[in-house]
Amino acid sequence: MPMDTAGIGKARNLVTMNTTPNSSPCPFHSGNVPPQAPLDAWPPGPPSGLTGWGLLWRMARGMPEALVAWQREFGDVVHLRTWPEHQIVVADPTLARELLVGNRDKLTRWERARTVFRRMHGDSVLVAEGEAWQRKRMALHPEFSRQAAHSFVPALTEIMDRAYAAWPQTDANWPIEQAFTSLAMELIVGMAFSDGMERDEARRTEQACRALMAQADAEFYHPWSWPDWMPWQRARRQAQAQLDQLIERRLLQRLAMPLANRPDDLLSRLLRLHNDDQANWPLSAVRAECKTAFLAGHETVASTLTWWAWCMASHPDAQHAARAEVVETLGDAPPAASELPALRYLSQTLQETMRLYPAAPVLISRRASCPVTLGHWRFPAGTLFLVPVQLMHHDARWFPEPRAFRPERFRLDGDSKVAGAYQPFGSGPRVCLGQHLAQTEMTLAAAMLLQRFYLSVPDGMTPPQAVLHVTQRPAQPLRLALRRAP
Ligand code: HEM
Repeated sequence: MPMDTAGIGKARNLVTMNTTPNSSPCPFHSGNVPPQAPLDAWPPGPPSGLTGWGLLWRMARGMPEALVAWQREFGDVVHLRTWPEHQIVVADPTLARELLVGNRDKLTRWERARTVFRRMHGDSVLVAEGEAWQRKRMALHPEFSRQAAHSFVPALTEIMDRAYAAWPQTDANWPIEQAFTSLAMELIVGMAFSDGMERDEARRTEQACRALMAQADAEFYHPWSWPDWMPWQRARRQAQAQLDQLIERRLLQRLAMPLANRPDDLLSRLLRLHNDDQANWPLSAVRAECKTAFLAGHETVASTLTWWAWCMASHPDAQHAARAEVVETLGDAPPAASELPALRYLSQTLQETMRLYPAAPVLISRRASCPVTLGHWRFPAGTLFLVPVQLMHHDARWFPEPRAFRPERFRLDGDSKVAGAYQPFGSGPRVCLGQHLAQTEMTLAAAMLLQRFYLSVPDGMTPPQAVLHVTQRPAQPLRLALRRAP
C-alpha cells in the first residue's frame, strides 16, 4: 500500500508564514548567507544533535517514512542538518517547480548520486553536468522524442504478442511481477538492439539490474563506496560484468555490420552519433548510454507495470472500463501508434498508478551552485535539495482521498490540477529523457494485456507493501490470478 500520508494536513503553511519561529540557527554557515536572506535562518527541521548523522541513519533505514514524519511535524519545507550538509526537503508543489524549473541554471545533480550512478552507468547523460550534459541531452533528444518512441510500436507489439502467447490460459497465482520484469527486459533489448535474448541471459540480466539498483540505493547514504576489488563487492562486480558483457557483445556485432544493414534501433542511432562526432561520442559514450537505457528504463517500467496490474486486479470496475475502451478502440488487433491517444482512460489508469506508486519516489536531488530563492527562503550556495515526489503525490491537499485509486482525477476536468504536485518523471531540464518511450511501452503492454486477460486478486491475499531500492517494488514478489479472455 502507499505510504500513509493521512493527517499530514496538520502541519501546514509554514512556507507562507512571514516569520520563521522554528528556524534553526546554523553553526556551519553563519556569515555565508546572501545579504537579503534572514541571517542564520533556516526552515524548521528535526534536531540534529552534534553531527546530524542520526538523521542520515534514519533516512537509510526508511527514507519515505522519515520524510512523512518530518513533513507532518515541520511542514512542507524541512531543514535537515547533517554535517557538513544543509539539506532542504521541498514538498510544496509550487516551490518544487520553482526549484526545478525556475532555478534550473543554479542547480547540479547531487554529486553523491552522480558518483554512485557513474560507477554503474559510466559518463552517460544521467550523470553528466554543464556543457557536456547539454550536448548529450540535445543529441539524444530526437532519439527519445514521442515520434521516435512511436516508431518502435510495431516491434514492441510483436514482442508483447509473443510474450503474452506464452502466458497460461488460467492461473490462480500467476507470478505477474516476474512476468512483467521479463517482458520489460525483452522490450528494452528489442528497442536497444532489435534482438531477443535467451531466457537464462534475460533472467541473469534482470537480476543484475536489480542488484545494481539495490546496491546504489544502499550507497547513497554512505559517504564513500567500497572499491570493486574488495571481497564483499563480488555480487556487485558480477552484476556489473553481466550488464557490460551483454552490451559489449551486441556492440561488437553491430560494428562488424555494414552501415546499410544496421537495424534502426537505439544502438544504431547512438552509433550514428559516434560516426558523426567521434570526439564527443567515443564508443565509451555509446556504451554508457546503453547502460543507462537498461538501468533507467528496465526497472522503472517493470515496477510501474507490476503496480498497474495490482491496481487493475484490486479495482475490477476500473479494469472493466479500461478493457471496454481498449476493445472499442482496437478490437483484438494490435495497437497502432496513431490509436494510442484514443486510449484515454487506460492512460489515466497508468497515470494514477504512477501517482500512488511513483517508480522514483525520492530520487530527485539537487545541489545549489549559487544562492537560491524559494518563496521567502534564501538558501546559500552548496545547499542540497530533495524533492520527495511521493509525498506530494500522496498529499490530500493536491489529491483528495489520496489513497484511493481514482484514474478519473486525470481527466481534463479532473481534480489533479496543482502544477508541480504530480511529477513521476520529474520536471525541468532534467525531466526523464525516456518518458515517451516508457509511456508508449506501458500503454501498449497494458492495452494488449487487457485484450487477452482478466486479472484478479488471489483469495486471501493482503495488499502488497512497497519497498524502496531507488525504484519501489512489492515487498513480496507479486502474484495475481489470471484468466484468458474468451
Ligand atoms: C515508468 C518509467 C520511468 C520513470 C517513472 C522514470 C522516472 C525518471 C525521473 C523521475 C527522472 C528524473 C530524475 C531527476 O530529475 O533527477 C528520470 C531521468 C531519466 N530517465 Fe527516466 N523514468 C522512466 C523510464 C525511463 C526510460 C524507459 C528511459 C530510457 C530508456 C529513461 C531514461 C532516463 C534518463 C536518461 C534520465 C536522465 C535525464 C537527464 O539527467 O538529463 N527513463 N527518469
